[in-house]
Amino acid sequence: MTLLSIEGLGIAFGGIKAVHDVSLKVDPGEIVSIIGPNGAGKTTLFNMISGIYQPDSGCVLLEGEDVTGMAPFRLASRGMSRTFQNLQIFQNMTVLENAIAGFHLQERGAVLADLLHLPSSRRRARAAEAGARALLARVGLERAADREAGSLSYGSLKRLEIARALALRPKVLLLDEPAAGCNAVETEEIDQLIAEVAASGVAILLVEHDMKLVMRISSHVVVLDQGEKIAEGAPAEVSRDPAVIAAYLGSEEAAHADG
Ligand SMILES: Nc1ncnc2c1ncn2[C@@H]1O[C@H](COP(=O)(O)OP(=O)(O)OP(=O)(O)O)[C@@H](O)[C@H]1O
Repeated sequence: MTLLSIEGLGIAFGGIKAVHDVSLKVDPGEIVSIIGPNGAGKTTLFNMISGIYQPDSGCVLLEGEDVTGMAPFRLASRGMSRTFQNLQIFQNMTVLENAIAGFHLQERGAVLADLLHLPSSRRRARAAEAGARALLARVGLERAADREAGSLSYGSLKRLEIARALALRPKVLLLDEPAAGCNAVETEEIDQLIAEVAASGVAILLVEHDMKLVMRISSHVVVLDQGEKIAEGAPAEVSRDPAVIAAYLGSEEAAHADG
């Protein structure tokens, strides 16, 4: 059974189809990338998959179960976790505290125990700290644990966000532009981290503008243009596809015409 299966997803805003009839699949260990020119519908598709938007048509199946439009925290408890294009890091907290926050996202119902300072709450806090330290080691931030998150480089912040998403022990991880704003060295570190997470058996779906990163790490690439899937396949195959080249050139011409 496919881990994550998207079938015929579509949504319109004010009568304009932002995404139309898009299907794709991701299996454990795979890295599937969604690419396309600006406004192609990548973020909208991501928001439908991760329960932020309710699609007008189609469905999202997680391990064969229909989870279409399910709230993000419910999806998280079923194994779907995501990061955001704009970092969702608490800048004034330490790196460790940020990672610990990831563990608390899965503990709905534990609030009363925490308020009452019950032993179960102290045990949970110790377990969350140990888990958070292990995750920081996994993303190469163990030595930055006590630093304020706001003092980290952009690439480290991106890795911290991935660490926090991993605290939910996802079966599928959605990454929204994981290398946006990173320099070449930071991008390579992110690239390596994503490959390692996939190799551990997590299914990865990502939206990314950095074409070099996409071509290096993807097992499969899905290309959107004006809300529709215009091509998919192995990276080398897709980059040669005339429809893909035309879509990117078309968007460049439009940008020049605007400018
Ligand atoms: N909440 C919304 N309300 C109205 N229109 C929207 C909304 N979200 C997206 N759109 C429109 O849907 C289309 C797809 O936008 P989307 O942001 O998904 O594209 P994208 O491929 O992620 O673009 P980019 O690469 O620039 O981030 C665009 O025409 C956009 O203006």
